[in-house]
Parts: sequence; structure tokens; C-alpha cells
Amino acid sequence: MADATASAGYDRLAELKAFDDTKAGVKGLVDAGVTAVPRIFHHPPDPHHHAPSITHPDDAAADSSSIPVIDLRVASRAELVAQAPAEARRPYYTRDAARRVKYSSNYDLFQAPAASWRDTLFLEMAPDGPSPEEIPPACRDIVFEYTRQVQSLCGVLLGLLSEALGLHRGYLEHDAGCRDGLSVKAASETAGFFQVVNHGIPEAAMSAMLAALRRFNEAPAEARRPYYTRDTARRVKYSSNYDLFQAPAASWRDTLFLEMAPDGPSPEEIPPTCRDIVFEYTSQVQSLCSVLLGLLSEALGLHRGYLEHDAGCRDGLGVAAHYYPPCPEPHLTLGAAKHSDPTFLTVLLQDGVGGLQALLGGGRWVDVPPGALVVNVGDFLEIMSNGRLKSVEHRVVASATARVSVACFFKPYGPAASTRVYGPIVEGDDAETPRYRSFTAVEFLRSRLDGRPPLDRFRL
Ligand SMILES: O=C(O)CCC(=O)C(=O)O
Ligand SMILES: [Fe+2]
Repeated sequence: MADATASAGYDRLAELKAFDDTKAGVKGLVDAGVTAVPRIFHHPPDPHHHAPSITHPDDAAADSSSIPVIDLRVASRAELVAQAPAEARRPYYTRDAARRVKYSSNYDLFQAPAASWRDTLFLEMAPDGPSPEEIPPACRDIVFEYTRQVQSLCGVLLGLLSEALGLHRGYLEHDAGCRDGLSVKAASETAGFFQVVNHGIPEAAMSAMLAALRRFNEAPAEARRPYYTRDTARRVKYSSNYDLFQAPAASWRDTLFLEMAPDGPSPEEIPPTCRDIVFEYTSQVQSLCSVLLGLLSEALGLHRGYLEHDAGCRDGLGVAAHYYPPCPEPHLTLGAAKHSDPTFLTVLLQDGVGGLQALLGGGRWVDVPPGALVVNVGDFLEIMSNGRLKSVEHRVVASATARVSVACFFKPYGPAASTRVYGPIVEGDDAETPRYRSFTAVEFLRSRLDGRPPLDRFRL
């Protein structure tokens, strides 16, 4: 891009301004019939290579470069065990320490000064796990299935989850991991970028959200123009490239950005084409976020409500609804340049077109296929987990077909963001060494402006 800016007779800033002043976005260029990608959108060639798509599920299991898919119904079914009638639980009630499956209230009931408000099903899973018949039927299969599902999340995460489940640290990684040939290395490099299915968000809400945003973007430019703004104080902002005047190259993308929480816009501020569905979809995603933060908290050895309540990871929600118009020369530009998200967690809905790629270990771009919600850990959670969860870099390639996606960014917000200090959660006697220094969110977001990967700046 440096050469483009410097060459004679080319005023890049003037071209950016002219484009921005149309308030019609990249879609406006396409509607005007452009057949060549304007120079402001040219991206330099990428040094990483693109690993081909994985289409066959068997290949995906065997290929270390696939993005893990987590079935959340499995995780939540484990909670059903506690809801069975007392008669079903009673046969398992025991204080016999030799049993590998023990259900009781307060293992130290006769020793502790006060009993606690808690019942526990304890499973000694290793080195010699129980036979399936020893496990209550309500959770018999789930114990094994659950371990199989979560093992694909990542080796590092699994080690931590094992501990959270009362198993030894390597159980899921080694014992269960052997079963489907998942390599620990592959898992640890994807820690933080995965897809979820059976997450509870109705198919109808997801498709209605995508359809509404397509309608907004494909309406005549006059209908979109009133929303076009770079005023950061507005809670509903439509623009092409939020960093149009800062980034070295513009991307082939328009975005409707909605600040939804803690103080969302009034319905009238939202374009009529997507007014109702935006509220419905975001409340669904907030519920999903609670489930994910609960699982991740436990995986990190924290109490279940830690990330959501103590750390406030669910409080701030920004929704970026992207529209990637059909591109006449996709090889010259990108839908979104390589980046990691400045969030705690991002939940991404994409339509069936594809184009999202994650940068995995060894510098390979790997396709993130459509069909499941994408969840990625952002920079804040990488740092708070002291690097155990990864904020994976990703990008979107341009395509000849129009694409819609909706990124829900759970992020620090407002007053809390300016005063709250974020850093690695490393407490207790056997605390590990912090690998990042602490910072406020404002400091973090400011650091992104210099173009350097923000995580590098905070690494110790
Ligand atoms: O559109 C996509 O698939 C990804 C968008 C994205 O990475 C972002 O908004 O941060
Ligand atoms: Fe992103």
C-alpha cells in the first residue's frame, strides 16, 4: 500500500473522502457498476498460505487444521442429573470411599463445622474409571460423550476442564484424545476459536437476523444514507470500514454497528428493516454468552459465575452486522483484513457463503465453514486466562457472491472500562507467572491505533 500512496498523481486521501462522502458504502460502488476494485481497496499479498477446506467430517477429525465443533446440548444435559427424583438418586448415595461413583451431600458432613448447601455426584474417573453400569443412567453416556465433545475444544482447555470436572489433568487430553486421533498440538493452537451447535438459539431467529440485514443493505442507497456516520457517540452507526482513514487498505465491506448493552438504542434509532429481530437475536446471544462464560470460567478453574458476574464479561455488547458486496476482483482485496478481536468473547453468525478464515499454527489460513455459530475468544480473555485461551487472528476473503455476517462483541464498556484493571487471573499459592501486564480497557483500545498486534504490547 505504501507504493500506492506515494505514486505520482494519486491522492489516496481524496479518494477515501470521495468514497466516504457518497454514504452509500461499497454496495454503492457495486450498484454503480464498478468492474475493477478501486485502488483504495487493494491489499498487499498475504505471506501465509491457505490450507484447503475440509469438507468430509472424517477428514476433519483426522486433520489437525480443523476448527473444533462443540455440542452445547451435551454440556447442558449434564445438569439434568441433579433434577431426577430422590428415589433415582438414593441408590448412589454412599460414604464408602472405595466406590468409584459416590453421590452424597457434603463428603465431610460429619467432620466439617457446618454443612454446606450442596449435593455432589463424585466420579473417580482415573486411573481406573467406573464401568458404565456404575454410573447413574441419567448421565451414563453423557460422561463419556461430554469428554469426547469437549476434547475437541483444545488440549490446554481440556487439561483445565478435567480439573474442573474432578478428573486428573490429562484425562481428556490423553485418554479420550486417543480415541479420535486429535493431536494435542492441533487442539492447543485452536484454543479459543471454535464452532458451537445445539446452542439453543432458534434457527428462525438466526435466519431472520441475516435476512433483515440483507434487506437493509440491499435497499436503495437513500434508505441507508441517513444511518451513515462516523460519530462514535451514536449507538447505531452505518459505515464502510470504521477505520477507513487509518487502515493501510480499505476492505470490501459495509457495516451496521449497534451498541446494544448496557444501554441499547431505542427502537426508532434502528433501521425499520431489522428493528424487531435485532432485539430478539441479541437477547438470545446474551443467554448463549452466559453459558459459554460459565463453561470457560470452570475450565479456567474459576467459579462458574466468575467471568460473567465478577469480571463483567457479558455486560457490554456491540453488534457489527457486516455486508460484503459481490466483488469483481476478489484477489485484489479482502472482506476483512487479518485481526484479532478486542473483546472478551465474540459470537459470530454467518450465512452460507463462507470466506471467514482463521490463522492457525504454522501460519496456515483455515476456512471456517458456514453452518454453525462461531465463537472466538478475544484479546481480553486471552490475557485474563494468562494465554491459556487464544485470541486467534482471522480475516474474511472477498468473493463474487454477496455475504452477510453478524458479529456480537462482548466487550468492556463505558465507565467500567476506564477504571477497571484487566490482567491475568493468577492467584493462590501455586499461581503461575503472569505472562501479560495489567491495563485498563481504555489503554488497550488506544494501543490498537498504532497498528501493532495489541497482544504483543502487553506480553511480559
Ligand atoms: O464476517 C466475518 O465472518 C468476521 C467478521 C469479524 O471478524 C469481525 O467483525 O471482527
Ligand atoms: Fe473479528
